[in-house]
Amino acid sequence: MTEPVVDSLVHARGLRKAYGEFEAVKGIDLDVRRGEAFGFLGPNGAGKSSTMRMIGAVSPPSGGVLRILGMDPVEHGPQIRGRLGVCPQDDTLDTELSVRENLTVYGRYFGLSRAECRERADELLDFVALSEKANERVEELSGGMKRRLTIARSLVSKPELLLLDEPTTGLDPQARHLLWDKLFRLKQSGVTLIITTHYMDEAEQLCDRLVVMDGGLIAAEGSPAELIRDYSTREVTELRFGPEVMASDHDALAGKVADLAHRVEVLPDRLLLYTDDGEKTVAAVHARGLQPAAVLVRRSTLEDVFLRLTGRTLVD
Ligand SMILES: Nc1ncnc2c1ncn2[C@@H]1O[C@H](COP(=O)(O)OP(=O)(O)OP(=O)(O)O)[C@@H](O)[C@H]1O
Repeated sequence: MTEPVVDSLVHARGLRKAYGEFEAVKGIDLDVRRGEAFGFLGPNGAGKSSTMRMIGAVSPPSGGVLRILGMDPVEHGPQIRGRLGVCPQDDTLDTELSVRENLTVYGRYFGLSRAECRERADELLDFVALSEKANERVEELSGGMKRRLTIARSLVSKPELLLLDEPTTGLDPQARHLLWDKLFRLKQSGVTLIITTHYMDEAEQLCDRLVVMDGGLIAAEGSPAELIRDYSTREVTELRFGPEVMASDHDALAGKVADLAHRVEVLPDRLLLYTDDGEKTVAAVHARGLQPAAVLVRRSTLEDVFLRLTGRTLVD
């Protein structure tokens, strides 16, 4: 058996999770290094949350090796959970209590004195920009504020490893950016982050390294830049045609431009041409006599990586 990588906070080999007959995680290998932001990117049902629950030591693996902070989660669950921060997918705040009380009550669970709880709560409310809301009831908060409070609560015990399951799902863009800023600062302060997301922009913004998960397996692993370099081209040219062109015509159109690109993807509403020089590609498309209604040249993203690896878009 491979020895855990030095200073690997999470080490998994052949990790599996089955619910009855159904295998949600089918044997994955990973190492999360101290101080990094590590992401699980994949669509709904990929097995991200199942993996997170195993890493959170609340769901025993069905097979394989898993070490969290160097410990076996089945033997040392309480010790591991005491050193982790967990921010679950759904907010589990106490709506009866005030914003500050949600933090102080949690501090008591971790054995802090009343004075320590108050001090820690004020520090964390300041960090997540909720000091002004300290005495309000949780139900008065917006979705973004609730998420920030949930993150603050997961930090009460000063964890060295923070697990965030889809931290920004359902939030508006402004709230997402504010949260990313907080997570970025946490990482800078030395906290190791593990994040699941189905937003490729979130994975690109936050993660130093990530795995692309699909159907319970890891399809690829690397930094966002490495994944894009290895699985896509520098640029993508998107061609959209007018209403007179049926989706069924897209295959024929793709055939006319196939030799202009490393790869052509046919989506219901557009064609994607993968080349390193979008401007040249547009000129070549026009030279072929094709007249798309709209043309967009953009850089490749993790969405393109996912499409290449699975043949599907993340939001399918
Ligand atoms: N407790 C459970 N019992 C039975 N099946 C489960 C259970 N938890 C998850 N599953 C199934 O396992 C698969 C993976 O689910 P999981 O929640 O890990 O995926 P995910 O990538 O986190 O997706 P999502 O973004 O929807 O949370 C899904 O098909 C799901 O229905």
